[in-house]
Amino acid sequence: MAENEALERSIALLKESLQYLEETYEKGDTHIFVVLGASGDLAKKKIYPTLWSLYRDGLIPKKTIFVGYARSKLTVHDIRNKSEPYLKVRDEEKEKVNAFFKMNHYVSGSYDMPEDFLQLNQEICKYEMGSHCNRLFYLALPPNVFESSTTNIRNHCMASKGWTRIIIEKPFGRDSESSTQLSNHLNALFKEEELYRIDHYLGKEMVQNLMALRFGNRIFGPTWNREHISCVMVSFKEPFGTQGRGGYFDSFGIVRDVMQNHMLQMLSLVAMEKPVSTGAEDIRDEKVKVLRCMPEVKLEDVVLGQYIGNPSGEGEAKEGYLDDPSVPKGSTTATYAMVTCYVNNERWEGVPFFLRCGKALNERKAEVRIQYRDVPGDIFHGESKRNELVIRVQPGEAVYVKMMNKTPGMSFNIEETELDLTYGSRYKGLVMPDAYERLILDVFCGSQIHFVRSDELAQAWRIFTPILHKIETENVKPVTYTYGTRGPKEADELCQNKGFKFYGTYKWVKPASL
Ligand SMILES: NC(=O)C1=CN([C@@H]2O[C@H](COP(=O)(O)OP(=O)(O)OC[C@H]3O[C@@H](n4cnc5c(N)ncnc54)[C@H](OP(=O)(O)O)[C@@H]3O)[C@@H](O)[C@H]2O)C=CC1
Ligand SMILES: O=C1O[C@H](COP(=O)(O)O)[C@@H](O)[C@H](O)[C@H]1O
Repeated sequence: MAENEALERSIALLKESLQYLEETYEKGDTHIFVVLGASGDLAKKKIYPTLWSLYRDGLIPKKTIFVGYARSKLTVHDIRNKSEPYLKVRDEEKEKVNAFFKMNHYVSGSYDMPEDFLQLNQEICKYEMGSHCNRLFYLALPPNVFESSTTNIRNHCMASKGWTRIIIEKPFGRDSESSTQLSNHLNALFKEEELYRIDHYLGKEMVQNLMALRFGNRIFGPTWNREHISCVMVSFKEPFGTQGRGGYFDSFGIVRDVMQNHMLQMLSLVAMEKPVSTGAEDIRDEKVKVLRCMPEVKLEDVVLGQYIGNPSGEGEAKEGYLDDPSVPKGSTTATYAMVTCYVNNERWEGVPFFLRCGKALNERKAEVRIQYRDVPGDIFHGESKRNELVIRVQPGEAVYVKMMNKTPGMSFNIEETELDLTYGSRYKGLVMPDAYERLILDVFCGSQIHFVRSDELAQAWRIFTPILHKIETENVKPVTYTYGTRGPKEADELCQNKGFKFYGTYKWVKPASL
């Protein structure tokens, strides 16, 4: 199937399922999408490109107007120049990009001045036509202005003829206390159904697929428990360092940056019980129950690492974390972490869930690996290796089961092989929508399935806050690992001591078509 054809097919499918959109087209509602922090990095790299893609594919209501807001004195032309390198535009779409930017406006103002938000409101009102006008505010802002900007939205910019939805990006605080303070603040201003806390991992195809795999199949359910599963490993690996973002990164560290949010979200989707329905509240109720069964992480269950330069590496690889000029001298912030978590309920008690994440590693990879127990009463002279079900989130989406098979031919030996659902082969030419596209579309549609509820957030911080504070107050030093490697050997030792088995014998034969 040609690439374009595949893309069109997936768009058509999306449109079919979006009854909401058809309704809004009919009613002719106006939607105003406000990007606060329009001059920033997130806006140019993610938000504007996402809005463009949704606009291009006809996935947002026709009468949607985009209003950028930031302190800098900019024009729509400037916003276009900044974001254009990140827009995916085919040659024949040049005119459409012009049309997209014609739907854009820009207001300059500060985040704490009520009069500036009054001006923003006036600007928004200019474009609101028809009896229903809805407003979406995307906070692509640093956390120090979350409170003032949301207060000003509440006081001066709420929709008077429709709904208002607020989309917030992490960090949602830096520990339980600051997160509770932010939640209390937001809850005093908005209803929970008006708040969309983004965790962009929840917008990834394979993360969304976890529920389909688990609850849409008969084969996995009966073994999805402590009787059969030895351990679960959730991995996030990046092959690059802080790339000049050291200032931001250093004040958060890898645990706050990806583990407490993205990785814990994946864990809860793997561990949760079957929800009553696919409704947002039913799913989020089950995720919260998992988190409530998790004890706080203990220091003995943690390995922290920080990368050092590789003298024989190239370019950035030569530089260690501490060589980044934006990183404070002598910083002990971890760029790698492996944590063992437990879910103390009937299904999972005693099963270690390893969360491991790191920057400047040997590859880019995010995956969930379910490792099964040894085959009891093995008649193959100890040759049987453990089964693994791997959900490869990125890159190269795939679901594969590592399994034993008779060596084909005269031999009666067994060998490791796989049942392999590689998306690149099975769904040829399919272009996967970006996580942000799905999530912003969800906000238009009012679907909160893939957004973080405040009680979920509070539980996530409860699990990690004590260890984060301990690391900081006791100045726990990370071990070092070299840029471009698999990370600290101590991490392998920790998971092997807790029962993870690595054989080093499995070889995947990549299909020629990939
Ligand atoms: N459809 C597809 O796309 C498929 C792709 N493959 C690819 O084949 C390759 C091998 O498959 P994979 O399932 O990873 O199997 P492996 O047996 O190679 O690795 C299994 C796990 O062990 C870890 N590991 C590697 N080295 C060690 C070590 N020295 N000590 C402890 N743990 C270790 C790996 O982590 P770490 O990440 O740190 O290396 C991984 O989590 C992968 O690149 C995989 O993506 C396989 C099947 C299907
Ligand atoms: O939230 C974050 O995620 C990115 C990784 O996202 P991905 O979609 O590219 O996997 C990470 O680089 C960043 O440090 C973190 O803040």
